[in-house]
Parts: sequence; C-alpha cells; structure tokens
Amino acid sequence: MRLVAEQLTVNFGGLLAIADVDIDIGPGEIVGLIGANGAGKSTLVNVLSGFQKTRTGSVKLGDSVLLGLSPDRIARAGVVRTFQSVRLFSGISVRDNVAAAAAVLGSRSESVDTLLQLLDLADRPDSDAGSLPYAHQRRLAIARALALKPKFLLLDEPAAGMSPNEIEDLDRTLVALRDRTGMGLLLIEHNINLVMSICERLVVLDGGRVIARGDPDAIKSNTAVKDAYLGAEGGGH
Ligand SMILES: Nc1ncnc2c1ncn2[C@@H]1O[C@H](COP(=O)(O)OP(=O)(O)OP(=O)(O)O)[C@@H](O)[C@H]1O
Repeated sequence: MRLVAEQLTVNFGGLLAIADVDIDIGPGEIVGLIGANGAGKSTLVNVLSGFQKTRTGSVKLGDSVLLGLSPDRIARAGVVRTFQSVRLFSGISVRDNVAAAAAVLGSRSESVDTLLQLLDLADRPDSDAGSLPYAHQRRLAIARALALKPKFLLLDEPAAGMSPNEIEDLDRTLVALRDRTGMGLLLIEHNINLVMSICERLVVLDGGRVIARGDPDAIKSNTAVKDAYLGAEGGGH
C-alpha cells in the first residue's frame, strides 16, 4: 500500500509554510524531499506524521485515513518519523533506548539485538545514549524508529552534522534497510549528493510549493530547481 498525501496546506498566521502539496511514496521506494531552508520540508513531514494539523487535504495509507490521527496512532498504523534534532533518552543505555521503543509493539517488534546490528550499534549496547558520538546518536534514533516496524519511515535530515564518511555509511545503511524490510523512505536532506545517490525520486519544495518532481537526472537538469535551490555553485548546502 502507498502513502499518499494530497493538497496539503499549512499556514502559520500569514505565512504559507506549505501550499497545495501532493506527495506519494510506494513500498520499497526512497523518495528525497529537498529545498532551501524554510521551504516547508519539516512542516510536510510534521503533517504526514501527525505533529502538525492542517485543515485541508488528505493523508492516506492505503485506504486508511491518517490525517487527524495522533502521532502515536499514525506510528502504529505504520508511518514513523525521526526528528531533525535527535530525541533520545540520555542517561540510559543504547540497548534500553531501543528496548523502550520496541516495548510499544511487544513481541511483534524486531529483536533489540537485530536492530542494534542493523544500525552498527552492536559494539556499544551499554553506553549511555547521551554520550555517543553524534553520528551514532543519529543511528540510534533510526534504530528506535525501526523498532516500530514502519511501513514508511520519514527521516528529517538524518545526516545533519555527519562527516562525508559517516554520510556514506548512513547511505549504505538506509539502502540495506530498505532492501531488507521493503519499507518506503522519505528522506529530507540538504546534502544533494546523498539524496541524488540513493533516491529513486525527488520532490523539490520552494516557498512551500512543489516546484519539481522526478528522478535525480530530471531534477539535476530542471531549470526551476537550479534557480531556486541548486544555485550558481550547484551544490545546495
Ligand atoms: N511552528 C511554527 N510557527 C511559525 N512558523 C513556522 C513554524 N514552523 C515552521 N515555520 C515557518 O514555516 C516555514 C517552513 O518551515 P520548515 O521548517 O517546514 O522548513 P524546512 O524546509 O524544513 O527548513 P529547514 O531546512 O531550515 O529545516 C518557514 O518559513 C518557517 O519559519
């Protein structure tokens, strides 16, 4: 089943954060969501995951209506997100962070050990989550999200603050997770090389509106995208 959102509009007072946005993601697909700062990317993910209300449009997972449900209900339905700022339980171990998330599904969850292995965290299960290097904290946030067995995982800048090598590792991990689980991924990313290398399709926002959608080659050569986002240096951020 697909995750399909249509005609989403969100205002903050007089500011149109997103306007008439349509987006759909299929199982096993990696879709990139790009756009300059303030383009509306996080707002869109907030709506899809139930953290932001909107009066217009629809969000459906297959035939099930998600719009209007709480974040918790949406996560249980299979749409799980991570945050731009990592939200972990500091002061408790890596393993217990994942175990707390896995407890939501009980025996239906993946085993905690499997999740730690998938995210390359198996060598430090007893470390305090808050003391992990930054890239590992980001991986832990993904492990926690995966404990909920998402059909669709929405990642808000998972590579923010990572080194090029760490980004490459993350890139490989995300593709492997997709291959293993068949889940669909929506990836917000400023690093244009990362999105271009792992996404089958991209959606480009500018000023809250979708200005282009298509495969990486089509996006790279799209004039509106170049003007709005890629800029003269062609490299994004
Ligand atoms: N809670 C809020 N209240 C008021 N304005 C908001 C709120 N959240 C977002 N905005 C504004 O809505 C617009 C879209 O913001 P959003 O965070 O969705 O953009 P973004 O593309 O995710 O940006 P970034 O790349 O910086 O994370 C921006 O102009 C932002 O300032």
